[in-house]
Amino acid sequence: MELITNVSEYERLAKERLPKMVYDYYASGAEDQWTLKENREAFSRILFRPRILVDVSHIDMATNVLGFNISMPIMIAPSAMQKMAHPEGELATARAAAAAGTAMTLSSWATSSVEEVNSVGPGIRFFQLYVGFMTNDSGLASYVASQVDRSLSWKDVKWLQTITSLPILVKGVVTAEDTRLAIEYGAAGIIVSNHGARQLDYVPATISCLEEVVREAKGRLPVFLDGGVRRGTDVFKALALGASGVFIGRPVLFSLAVDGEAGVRKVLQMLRDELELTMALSGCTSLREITRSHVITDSDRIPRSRL
Ligand SMILES: Cc1cc2nc3c(=O)[nH]c(=O)nc-3n(C[C@H](O)[C@H](O)[C@H](O)COP(=O)(O)O)c2cc1C
Ligand SMILES: CC(C)CC(=O)C(=O)O
Repeated sequence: MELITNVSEYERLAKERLPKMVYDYYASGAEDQWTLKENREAFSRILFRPRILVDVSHIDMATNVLGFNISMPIMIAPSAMQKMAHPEGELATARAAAAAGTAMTLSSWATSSVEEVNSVGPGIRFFQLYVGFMTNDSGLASYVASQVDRSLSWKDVKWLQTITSLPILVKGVVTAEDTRLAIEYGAAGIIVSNHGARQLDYVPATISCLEEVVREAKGRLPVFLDGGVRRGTDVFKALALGASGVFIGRPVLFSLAVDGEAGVRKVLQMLRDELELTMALSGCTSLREITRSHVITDSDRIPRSRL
C-alpha cells in the first residue's frame, strides 16, 4: 500500500483498481459536470482569518446531532451499491464509522440490508429514503429513473411524520424558500446538498448556498452540508458559515475500493486530524468557537457600495 497523505489521493488509486464502468459511475457528475468542479473550487475561494496566541493545547471536536453524540462533525453520506467498491461494502463502512465514533447513512440503494449493517455492532446510523436522480446517461440511470416517484412533494414529509417518530432530515435544500418549507413541514434538520453534483448541473456549489440556508433557518433547526468536502479546512469553512456538520460521499467509496474498512477509517482519521490542525491554527478550541469571522468569502470581497 502506497503512503496516502490526503483524502483526494484515494480517487486516483481507486481509478487504477476499479472497473472503468464502476469508477465512472462513482466519480461522475451530471451533464457538463460544471457543478462537480465548482463543489471543490468554491471551497478554494474561501480564505481564513486565523486568530493567534490562543491556548489550543486541548481541542474538542465532539458534537451532538439530533440527540446523538458523535466524536466529530464529519459523517458519512449515503451512497449506493458499496459492494461494487469492495466485497464487504456497507458493512466495512459501518465498522469504520463506528470505530471513528461518527454516524453513517445507509442508502435506499445499498447492497446490504439494514439488518446486516446492524449486525456489525452498535453505531449511529441514519437511513436515506430515495427521491430523484439524473447523471450522465447509463443503463443504471434509466433503470433508477423508472423506480423514482415523481409525484413526491412536501406533503409526503408530513405523511412520513405520521408513520415514524424518528427525526426527518430533508436533503437537497439549497435555497431560502425551501428552507422555509422544510421548517413549515416539520423537518428536524436540513442537508444542503446538490447530490454530489449528480442531479441538476449549473446549481452553485453547496458551500456557496450554505449561508442563504443558515440565515433563513435562524437556528430553528440544524443545517448540514455535503458536496466536495475533501479536507479538514473544508469542514472548518462549512462550520464557520453555519453548518452543524458535514457528510462525505465519494471519499468513502474510493477509500473502500482501495483498502476496505481500513481505507474508510483512514479517510475519517485524516479529516479528523486536518480539522483539529485547522482549529489549532485558527485559534479555536471547540466547534462553538468557530465563527463567521474566521473566514472570508466571495461576498465579503464585494465592496459595500456595490451591494
Ligand atoms: C456513487 C454515488 C452514489 C450515491 N448514492 C446516493 C444514494 O443512494 N442516496 C443519496 O441520498 N445520495 C446518494 N449519493 C449522494 C451522496 O449522498 C452525497 O450527497 C454526495 O456524494 C456528496 O458529495 P461528495 O461525493 O462530493 O462528498 C451518491 C453519490 C455518489 C457519488
Ligand atoms: C442508485 C442511485 C439512485 C444512487 C444515487 O443516488 C447516485 O448514484 O447518485
